[in-house]
Amino acid sequence: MTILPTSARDIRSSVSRSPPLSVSASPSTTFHSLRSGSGSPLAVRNSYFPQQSISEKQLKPFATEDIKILLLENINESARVILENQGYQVEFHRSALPEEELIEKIKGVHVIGIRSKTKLTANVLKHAKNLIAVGCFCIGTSQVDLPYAASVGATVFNSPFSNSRSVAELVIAEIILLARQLTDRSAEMHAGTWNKVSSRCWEVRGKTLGIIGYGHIGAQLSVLAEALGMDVLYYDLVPIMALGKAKQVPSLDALLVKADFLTLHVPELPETTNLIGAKQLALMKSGSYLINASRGSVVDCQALVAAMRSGHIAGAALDVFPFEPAANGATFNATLSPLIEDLKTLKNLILTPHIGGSTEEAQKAIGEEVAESLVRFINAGSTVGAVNMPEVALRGLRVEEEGIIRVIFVHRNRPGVLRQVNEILADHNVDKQMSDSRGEVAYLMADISNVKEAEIKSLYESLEMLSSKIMTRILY
Ligand SMILES: NC(=O)C1=CN([C@@H]2O[C@H](COP(=O)(O)OP(=O)(O)OC[C@H]3O[C@@H](n4cnc5c(N)ncnc54)[C@H](O)[C@@H]3O)[C@@H](O)[C@H]2O)C=CC1
Ligand SMILES: O=C(O)C(=O)COP(=O)(O)O
Repeated sequence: MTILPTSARDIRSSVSRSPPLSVSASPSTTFHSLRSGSGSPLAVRNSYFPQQSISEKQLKPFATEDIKILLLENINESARVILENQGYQVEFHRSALPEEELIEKIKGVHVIGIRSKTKLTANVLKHAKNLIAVGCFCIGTSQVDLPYAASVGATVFNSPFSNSRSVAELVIAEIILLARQLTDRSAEMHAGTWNKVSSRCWEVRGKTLGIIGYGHIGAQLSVLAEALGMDVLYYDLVPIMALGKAKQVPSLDALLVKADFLTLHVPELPETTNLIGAKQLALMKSGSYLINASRGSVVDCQALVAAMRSGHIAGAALDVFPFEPAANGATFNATLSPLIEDLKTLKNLILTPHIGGSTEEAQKAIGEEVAESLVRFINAGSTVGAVNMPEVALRGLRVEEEGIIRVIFVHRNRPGVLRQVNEILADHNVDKQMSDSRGEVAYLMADISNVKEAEIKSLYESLEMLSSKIMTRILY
């Protein structure tokens, strides 16, 4: 599925180019060579982009083929196909990069694609002088400093629900695994021991599932759990319509005291840090179970270890950890945190390497969704689906017609900027214009007609001179 069918039009620019991305020697790295122009309804011939150094920043036009994209963390092939078909240069890595290497790599790219491991802090982003967009090929975006990214003009996209079902199905599996102590029985059989027990093994039918966070994942899970005959209660900060016979409870404590199985589906936020700690675990029913497939910071692991050792919590499944290695093959042991060795000693504790969203279906869908958002943004300036910028889009893109340009001006949200921009555009015909703000940052997009090629440079320079400017792009 692609929303941007390609045609065979050459969109290469005759103007100067930046050098291609360097090829990493790492065996996990594939360099995807330039493909010749792949015109599409949203293809642009040229665009002015921000550049590495101040001197280069003087109006060096880029063709679509000069867009450099760095994809980390084994992002699905479906994304690479879409991005390469646009002619962009795509560099692909299977794992996350250590911070120093990330900083070096991010200096030269216009777009970076990441999953949950890569931390795009202000310290990293301040080196990303060319960056116009970040694609989070996942749901969570807490790994990116979103306000800082907006303040330097980098628009961040994610995939809000493409892996929700996969997470919900994993949790359903874990509920039954925990209730029947299945991973312990399987481990015993692998070790050569036959241990047929029914003590403290249960059916899940008629048990209560408590869901914290009734968003995309929580709501999917609610439906699946009811199909198994479970009673569903949920707690969320906001009132949310219940699906099926599920019921919202007014407080976290009200959920803790009633749930036989408690599962967390909240984002990583300062307010969700250690949402489940010693106090909350103590409130849970004796013999109940805890599942965390949200973020590692949400559960106090030390407190969980204590509650499981005492037998108060009968089992748990953890898919996420405050300490997660960057790449497959890494050891999961005390070198990451001494707590890991404590966790490994516990019975009926399922540990999985952050695979909630790791299914073929989810990864393919995420790859397509985020890559398509990036293409719409790079080629047409559309911020629809952005998580740190106002959502701005203009219908159509007519820059392939002579004399029509699209101006994108990301700026600080201050009084008087629109007047200044419109003064700069005043000698031309503004076909359409849209502007919106989100906090400190505003995004303006305008299609202008009757612009001579020689005038584009002067328009760009005038916009760049405005003190409110964060980033100017002109597509033509
Ligand atoms: N293990 C994995 O591989 C995956 C993990 N995730 C994690 O799951 C999280 C949830 O995903 P979605 O359901 O798609 O998010 P969502 O945004 O659709 O739903 C989150 C819900 O949590 C609620 N919430 C926020 N703070 C809360 C608080 N302090 N107390 C109670 N409720 C609160 C919100 O109101 C919202 O309804 C993601 O943010 C991500 O961190 C997501 C996908 C895969
Ligand atoms: O979608 C999310 O938020 C996830 O946690 C999945 O992360 P991943 O893409 O597996 O690194």
